[in-house]
Amino acid sequence: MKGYFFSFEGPDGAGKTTMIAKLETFLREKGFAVVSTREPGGVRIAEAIRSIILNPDHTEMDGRTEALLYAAARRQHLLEKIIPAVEAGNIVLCDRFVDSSLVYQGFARGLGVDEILQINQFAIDGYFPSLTIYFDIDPKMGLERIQKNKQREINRLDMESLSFHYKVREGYLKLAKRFAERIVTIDASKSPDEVFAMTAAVVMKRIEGR
Ligand SMILES: Nc1ncnc2c1ncn2[C@@H]1O[C@H](COP(=O)(O)OP(=O)(O)O)[C@@H](O)[C@H]1O
Ligand SMILES: Cc1cn([C@H]2C[C@H](O)[C@@H](COP(=O)(O)OP(=O)(O)O)O2)c(=O)[nH]c1=O
Repeated sequence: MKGYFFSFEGPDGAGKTTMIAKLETFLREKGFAVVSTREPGGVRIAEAIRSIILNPDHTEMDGRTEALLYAAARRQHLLEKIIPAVEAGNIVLCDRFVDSSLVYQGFARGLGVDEILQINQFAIDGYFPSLTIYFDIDPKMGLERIQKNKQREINRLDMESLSFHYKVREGYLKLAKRFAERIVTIDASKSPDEVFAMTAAVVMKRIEGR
């Protein structure tokens, strides 16, 4: 039987990485085969593209170049890792996917959500996740969480101004309305246990209601 493709979205520090790790353990304990992965990256070529995009020295990078690089990394990751894993019956949990480009490049950087959707249609060829969980949080709270965790590297995008991060949130809220049948919003400002309980409930409902 084919598996599932679920993506997780939200501003930096919303808790995506934390919740995916917990969900992976939870689903494995229930006997499911799980593959967790992330964007941009997940496979060799996409990781190489990721290091170009996130390099703090690349200050001259043009917005469209960035959008095309994300789309290129996404295609390689999808073909090499996501689709084979779903075909083999796994539940694929992906940290960011196409919605990140729609929001960060299309909306927050002002390149146009429909323009970014168009280049991504070419990259993914209709292969959307069947469920996307959006972790909604005030971006200031998300950034404060990251600052508390000194282990995590600070990348080029973390250096953006706070107003950029507020645009990111606004973009996600618009997208959640536009793709209401696919995107489920969860209040990520709650405690880790509460956020996880809500996340697990949404995912199990989707799996059981197949
Ligand atoms: N619900 C939560 N409440 C408080 N802190 C959290 C919560 N979820 C995650 N964190 C912490 O916030 C930081 C950022 O979380 P992370 O999962 O890396 O976010 P993201 O992957 O969305 O950037 C980590 O230090 C993590 O332990
Ligand atoms: C996938 C993707 C990510 N991004 C941005 C969002 C993040 O700031 C950064 C990814 O860095 P990452 O270290 O993965 O951040 P996080 O742990 O918060 O997910 O790239 C885009 O701008 N467009 C995209 O299509």
